[in-house]
Amino acid sequence: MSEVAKKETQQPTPPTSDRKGNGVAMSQSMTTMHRLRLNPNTEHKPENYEGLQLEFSPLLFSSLERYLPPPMLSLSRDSKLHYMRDIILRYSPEGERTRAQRQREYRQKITTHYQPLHKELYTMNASNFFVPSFLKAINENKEESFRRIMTEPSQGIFTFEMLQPHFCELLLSETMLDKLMEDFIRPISKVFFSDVGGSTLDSHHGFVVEYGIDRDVELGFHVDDSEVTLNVCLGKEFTGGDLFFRGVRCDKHVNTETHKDEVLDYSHVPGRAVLHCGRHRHGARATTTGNRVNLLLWCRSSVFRELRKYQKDLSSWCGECQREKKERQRVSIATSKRELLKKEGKAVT
Ligand SMILES: O=C(O)CCC(=O)C(=O)O
Ligand SMILES: [Fe+2]
Repeated sequence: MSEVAKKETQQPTPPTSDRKGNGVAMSQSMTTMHRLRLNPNTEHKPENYEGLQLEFSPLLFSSLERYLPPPMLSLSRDSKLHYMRDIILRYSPEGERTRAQRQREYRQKITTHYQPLHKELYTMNASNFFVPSFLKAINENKEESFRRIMTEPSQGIFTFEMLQPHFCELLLSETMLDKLMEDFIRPISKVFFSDVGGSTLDSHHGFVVEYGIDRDVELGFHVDDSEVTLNVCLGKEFTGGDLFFRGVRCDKHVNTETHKDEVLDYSHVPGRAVLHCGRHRHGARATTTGNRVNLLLWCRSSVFRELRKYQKDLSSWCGECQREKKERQRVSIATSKRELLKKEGKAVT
């Protein structure tokens, strides 16, 4: 297998708080009391910052709130927001700040001027779009309900019936994805991908890929720039185009060999979804006849990306890190056993 590429488009706004040393000094007018705590107050329940027009993720504010100095915690949400925004801007590189601002303006322009082709897509009357089994599971919102509709052909790759054929047709001409991620993918990812940020997904990059004789034919081996990827086949008729998966890897191990139990080749079916961790190495084989069209939603978590920067130990979700850990444990148990036997004066086997 050739080297794994990282498919990257625009990066999400990187989280910007700086929590080094004894806390971070704040604006000039603030005294030493106004410093961030070294460790978060885990007892404190942060405010919900969703639904506000913010240039940074609401989850970033909620997570930063736990680092506020104790006297600030009882202030109003607006005061805390103002204070934290100030910190984030102070530590955010100039380029990022401008980009966040530009993105906000661009979004605003689209919301004001865009004329939808199919208005019903935006109201998302779920029963018109999703198959009943999927909707039932979402409404019950329980692990057993999600498990009931899922097939797991290889560890960490979940496939399930998702879209009505009519919805696939509408999506082929127009897409709306915010709601899809927030209301439908996040609850599922919280259950199956919480170790890779699945419970804090807060931004996405959505696009449609099309393969066929006059388009791309195949897609090389890669990992996605996402925490969780939703890949739904929208149509049309085709042969070939199997997806192939070869195990989850962190950056350090992205080019290591594949183990037998990590091999999965999967034939996509219109209306069916595949949900996998972005770091699950994969690619798509050649579509040999017809047209294969897929909706891709790369879901990201700014909180997970922030936390990863401070992570020093192994990644619990990487297949190779897990193997290294197991091997170290095996060696250490064997060594202790040998030493014990030596102490007792027994022969070492
Ligand atoms: O062709 C496919 O279904 C997979 C596409 C994909 O993996 C990607 O665009 O990241
Ligand atoms: Fe991909």
